[in-house]
Amino acid sequence: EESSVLSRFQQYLKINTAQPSPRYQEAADFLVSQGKALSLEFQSIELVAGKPLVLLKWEGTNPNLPSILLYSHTDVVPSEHSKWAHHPFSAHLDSNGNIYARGSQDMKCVGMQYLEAIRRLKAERFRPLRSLYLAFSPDEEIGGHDGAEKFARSEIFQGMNVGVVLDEGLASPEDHYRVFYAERSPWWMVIKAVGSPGHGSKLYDNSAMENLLKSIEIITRFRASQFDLVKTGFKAEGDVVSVNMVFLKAGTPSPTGFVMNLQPSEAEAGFDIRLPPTADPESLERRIAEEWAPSSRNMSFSFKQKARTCDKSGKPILTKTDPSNPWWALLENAVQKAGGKIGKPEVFPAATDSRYFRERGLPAIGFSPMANTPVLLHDHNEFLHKDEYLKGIKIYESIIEAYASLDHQGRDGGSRDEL
Ligand SMILES: CSCC[C@H](NC(C)=O)C(=O)O
Ligand SMILES: [Zn+2]
Ligand SMILES: [Zn+2]
Repeated sequence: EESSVLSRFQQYLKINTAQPSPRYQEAADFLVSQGKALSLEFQSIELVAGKPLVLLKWEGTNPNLPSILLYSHTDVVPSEHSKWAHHPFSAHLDSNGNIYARGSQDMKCVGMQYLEAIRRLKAERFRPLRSLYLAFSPDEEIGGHDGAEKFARSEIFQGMNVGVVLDEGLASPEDHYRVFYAERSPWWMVIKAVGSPGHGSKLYDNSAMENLLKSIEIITRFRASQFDLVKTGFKAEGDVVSVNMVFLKAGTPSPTGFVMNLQPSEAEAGFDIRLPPTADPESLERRIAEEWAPSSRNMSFSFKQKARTCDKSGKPILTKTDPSNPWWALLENAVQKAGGKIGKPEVFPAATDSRYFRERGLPAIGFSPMANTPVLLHDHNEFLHKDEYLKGIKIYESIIEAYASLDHQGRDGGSRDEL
């Protein structure tokens, strides 16, 4: 039994779904075959040609109740094969019990654990009251625009009458699981300085380089002030504004590199900024316009990505963790019942597809049952221990049983009351 459970996980891991050319059809065929083997209803939906989203359904005995969506993405990030101890698509199980593969944590584990939990529940003759859906979606790693974003806005999704979404979380090196009720919004900003060109030997004011450097110094000070709040334990990583410089572009190219005695007339820098849901986006935008890229210093700024932090009525987009959201307590209890521990609710520091469901007013909980595990998503040698994987199946069995049995409406918990 254990070896066939692990071998199904390995089979999924071996499908190379790395961006930028994921083998989506292969993954979809595999997932549909898993759905068929479990007698689930299945569809492969191409909201965008060549990017199938596999939707499986286990109909509840009361299909009028809002359904449960067990969500995962099928794509993975690229990897530098030569820097791994085992090939990232070999799904190698080493003598310590670790399974090495790109996607072993992020997040093929979760997708397969949902299926294995359903296999166990079916074997125990469990009958869900609510309908359960499993969605395996493309393109999360590149923003989810052709995946979750279109799906959450589709008629198909509307017809599913979803009441709650489970999506990915992060591994935890401690013995408790991490659980997420919100996420920071990515703002990818480019600032540009212009200035007079001049001889490399000349000292003068307002060169493009000088203007850009002043901005970088100011941004670096802001970064340090936010990081200090984390270092001193006043705030969690997801509760501060992070800003990291991700590129610098300046200089006059020459066949041998760059012209060394010419001060350029333009210079650019790119920043990955993340705003917690409680941040005031207008005040940050003012700070950018007045301090980070002021036109008075010949600076301008633009955004490559600028996700919303609030809904249309100005409320932060988050899932409630108080008793008004029955799904939250149900998850905590179900995990405990299966022998797991849950940490304090957190804001996910990066972006997940949950934002598209939360934007629609639905509660979405970020949870990947991986305790005692280093956080290796997007890293070399991503792995998951087989016992953590197997334990996670039992955890989902307990959660799915509790969720599918909730007999009242259970529509609360989103950041808005109604869709
Ligand atoms: C803007 S979509 C990019 C999504 C990606 N998610 C993760 C988890 O790395 C990120 O936060 O950068
Ligand atoms: Zn992921
Ligand atoms: Zn990822």
